[in-house]
Amino acid sequence: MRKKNDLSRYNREIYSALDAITEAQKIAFSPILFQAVQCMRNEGLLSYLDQFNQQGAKIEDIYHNVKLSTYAIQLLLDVALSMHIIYLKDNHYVLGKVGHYLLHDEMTRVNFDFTQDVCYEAMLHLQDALKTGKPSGLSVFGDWKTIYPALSQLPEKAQKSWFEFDHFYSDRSFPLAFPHIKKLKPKHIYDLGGNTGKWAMYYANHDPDAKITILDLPEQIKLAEDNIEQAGLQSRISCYPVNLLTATVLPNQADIWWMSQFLDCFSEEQIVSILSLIHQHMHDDATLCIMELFWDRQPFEAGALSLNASSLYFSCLANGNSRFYHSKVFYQCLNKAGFHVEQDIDGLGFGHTLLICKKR
Ligand SMILES: C[S@@+](CC[C@H](N)C(=O)[O-])C[C@H]1O[C@@H](n2cnc3c(N)ncnc32)[C@H](O)[C@@H]1O
Repeated sequence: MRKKNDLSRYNREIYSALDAITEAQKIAFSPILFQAVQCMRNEGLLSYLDQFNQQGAKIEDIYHNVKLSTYAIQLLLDVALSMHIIYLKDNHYVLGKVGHYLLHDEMTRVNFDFTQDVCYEAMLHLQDALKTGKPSGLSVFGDWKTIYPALSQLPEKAQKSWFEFDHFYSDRSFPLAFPHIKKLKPKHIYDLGGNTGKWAMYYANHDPDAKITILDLPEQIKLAEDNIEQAGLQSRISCYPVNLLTATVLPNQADIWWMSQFLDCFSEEQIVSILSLIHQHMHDDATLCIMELFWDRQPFEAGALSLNASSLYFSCLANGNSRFYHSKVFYQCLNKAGFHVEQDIDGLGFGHTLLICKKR
């Protein structure tokens, strides 16, 4: 685990020349290798090897049990050896640690499916997206300006992988953020960008004293309303359809304005504009609570890598101008909009930070 804010790994060369040329080949072939792993997973090759733990399996047994030709199996095994997903011990193929994570680690699975089902084809448009500041890759799904109004209409597989990706990270942090919010004794919470209503329902189920209003795009709010109705929480949770980029007026009943993984959907300029709109409407003694993923606050390198890679999804598919930010960018935006940070709490769930802010 890295020390808090230890970014020293990024301030120096970490590879020998020999390691560097291997790393460069992994990148040169990465889309091909990615699809090969997809085949190993889908065709049951990895799970077959998994049964034998450190013993591994003989090639004849693999031929017999995996429903691919001997040609395809041998080829995938050789690729898996080169990728160090598996290794050979006494002529037995053993699933290695990377193979184990590819098969069993939920974060890896969610990231993998998101890459395959949402991003893969679209990423051919990344260069255009970076040049134009538009989500050019979104054209593979339809004719939208941003992905947000399209979420409820994405093809089934893409929609499932998008929501699993989004929920995987925030769902695990809700229980850890909850006590910090409950301590503030809220009577009414606004959940900006409340999405399918997961936080609102979690909060309502754990604090009988609070009402919650979800503010989200009209296209998105229908999904939340259906979920709230199914959970029988209509008397506690209401919805307010709004485009927070164009709105000039907001309701002002809340004592907590909550945003989870929301501001990363916008450019720095847009973040300042949304925060300023909130500042203008919220009571002077209300509290702004931002739960966000910052790449510089990740305790593990896998976290920082996942966030910086996911940011390319924002460029290419989401809206062309947003990303997972460095925490200092949020501090600057909050300052510009007239807020100061009272509490800065790291390490919630899978790498979230909670910023509890007040009007200056
Ligand atoms: C990444 S999701 C946030 C999910 C949720 N808060 C969580 O923690 O899992 C972003 C949400 O912001 C909403 N959103 C995006 N642009 C918006 C806008 N201009 N106005 C209001 N909501 C917007 C999207 O519809 C989506 O529900």
